[in-house]
Amino acid sequence: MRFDQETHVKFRHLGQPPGLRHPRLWKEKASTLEGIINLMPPSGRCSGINGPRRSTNVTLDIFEYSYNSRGTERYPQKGVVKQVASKLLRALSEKGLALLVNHGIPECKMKAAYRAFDAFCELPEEVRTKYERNESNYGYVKPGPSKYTDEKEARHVFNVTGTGGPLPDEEVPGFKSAVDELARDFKQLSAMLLTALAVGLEQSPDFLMSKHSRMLEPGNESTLRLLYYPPLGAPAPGLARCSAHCDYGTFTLLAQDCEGGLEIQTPYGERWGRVGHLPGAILVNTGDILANWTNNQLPALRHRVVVPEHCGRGRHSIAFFVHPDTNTLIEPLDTKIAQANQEPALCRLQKKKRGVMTAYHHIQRRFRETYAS
Ligand SMILES: O=C(O)CCC(=O)C(=O)O
Ligand SMILES: [Fe+2]
Repeated sequence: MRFDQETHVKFRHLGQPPGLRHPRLWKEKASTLEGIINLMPPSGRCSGINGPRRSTNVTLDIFEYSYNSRGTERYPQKGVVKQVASKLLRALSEKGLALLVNHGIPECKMKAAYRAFDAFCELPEEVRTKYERNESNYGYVKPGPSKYTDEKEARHVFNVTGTGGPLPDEEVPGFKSAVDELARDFKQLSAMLLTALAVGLEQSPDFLMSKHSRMLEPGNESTLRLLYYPPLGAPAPGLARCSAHCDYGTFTLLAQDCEGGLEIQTPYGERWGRVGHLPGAILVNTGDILANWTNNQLPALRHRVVVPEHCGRGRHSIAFFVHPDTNTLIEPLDTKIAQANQEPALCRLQKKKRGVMTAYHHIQRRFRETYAS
């Protein structure tokens, strides 16, 4: 099991030239980020996203979080928030996905978590079973049947939720500190994005933060998820890395290594597009609840991870699922988002019109649909 860094990018750069805090590789590539670029080599070791697939590359909007100048954690500078807000809304309404750089979470923390989870996945099954996912969605899920389709999903998952639970720090020293560091950083970054989203949606700056006041605490379903997809042979019928789905919450932050395989269905079409890899960057994608809040003007992004055609390596990723506090009422806002001028294709589970509900009812229904069989 291993991971390295390579650059496979087709991104559109929005905003100012990157600042000083970018990861090294990002800084090296930054000078070429003008308009649409494609740094994807014609062939290479990480052929999973270069090989001949049905899907094509998607062009993503990159925007800067301006970590250097954001002010304090709770009260980021107004100008920064406004800039992030308009870029984030544009990207999420057009693509359902945005790419964040200069966000302040160092790549070495992701790598420490990838390494810790690698070590956990190498433990004998009976040890891993001690940490199995419980009814509060906390814990380890071994590779097995997909929650979404008839496919078999080849991935290890470890969910860390606000209910708390055991972490395998005895078997894997450093596991807890890797998770704790990331949990704190992802929460902080999410707070900034929630503030920006609220401003972009013409609400008071703390409109969304006040509804997400307990992330990773009891009474809130936000989850930090470590994922490891072991190396596989060629794609086989009925075998997926992660089947197509939309996330349930407000939005998801996703860090990934360079293995590739992540694909998205753009909101206004049925076609699947590949998402490249930009070292150090974090993807932000819309979930069900934000789609609901915005009357589907920020549609939930359908995504999946496919088995690469020629790649014998493993894939690592880390997702931070941001959810509102469970007692939050999810009611569509009146705000009209300028960019959302097309009718987006809806996620299967969003198609039915439903009345007002709380975040708790929403997540319980999604869990029932997901874990029914
Ligand atoms: O591993 C990935 O990149 C995607 C994971 C994912 O979409 C999920 O767990 O909801
Ligand atoms: Fe997902």
